[in-house]
Amino acid sequence: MSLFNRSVRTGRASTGADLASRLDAVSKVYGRGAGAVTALDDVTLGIHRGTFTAVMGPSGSGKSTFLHCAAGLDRPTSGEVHLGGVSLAGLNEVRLTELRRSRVGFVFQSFNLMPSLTVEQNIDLPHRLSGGRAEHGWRREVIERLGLSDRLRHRPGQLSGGQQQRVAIARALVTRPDVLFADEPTGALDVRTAQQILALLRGAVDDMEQTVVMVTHDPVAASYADGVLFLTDGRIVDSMTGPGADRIAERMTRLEVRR
Ligand SMILES: Nc1ncnc2c1ncn2[C@@H]1O[C@H](COP(=O)(O)OP(=O)(O)OP(=O)(O)O)[C@@H](O)[C@H]1O
Repeated sequence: MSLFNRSVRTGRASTGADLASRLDAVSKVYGRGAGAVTALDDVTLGIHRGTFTAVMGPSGSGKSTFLHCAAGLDRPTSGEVHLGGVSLAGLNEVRLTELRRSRVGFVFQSFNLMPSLTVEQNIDLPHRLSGGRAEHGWRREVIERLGLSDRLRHRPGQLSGGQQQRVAIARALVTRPDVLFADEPTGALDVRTAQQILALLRGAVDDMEQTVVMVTHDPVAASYADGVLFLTDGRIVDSMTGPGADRIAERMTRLEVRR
């Protein structure tokens, strides 16, 4: 299995503090007996801090399951997940929730903002829930970089889709998470707006030393990443470093055909 220079190393991951996220022999099986589905099948990988990784694969290949297990939203059937050096295996639900709030950022296709709260209140929500406080300079930097300074008193319904997604990214970044997980973050946006959002995610990695893991079906979106992981039937079957959209699309076509 090839290795990414800058981002992802597959195979047995190091225990080093340079890993923002680590999966060791992680499997996830839904259901039992004859109806059981193995959504993730013995996945081992480490994601280095300060990198941007795209996860691709045919429908049903396990991308969302991977994201949910890596982010501590779902527990694997076997294997171990680490986030920022902390093993999730021994945590009870309360501690897991705390860890997710403080160490993980999420961005979804459908933005998932609170409609009754202002932009500012949405961005401050993770800290309100955890009872903590945003670091002032970082919060200001996030808001400025995402171009939200003059939108803070608006409500999500008064914003365009691209603006709403920028609020969601600001909310995800404000806790300075170990990893920002994004599930099809540009799926509901037009091409130009999608490019702006992808450039902002790229900037969060390059300029703010953040770590981004993004599930996408779109080869152009994946080309913004340092590396791409390809999943088929719950297994990582290939990885590429710094590929262009054409190479990614060609690799995806061969994955789809294989099924
Ligand atoms: N809660 C569940 N119960 C049973 N099976 C599930 C559940 N969630 C996912 N699966 C199955 O696990 C497999 C992987 O699903 P997953 O949603 O991770 O794939 P995906 O690559 O994200 O798909 P898509 O691109 O269509 O969103 C599929 O066969 C799916 O039907």
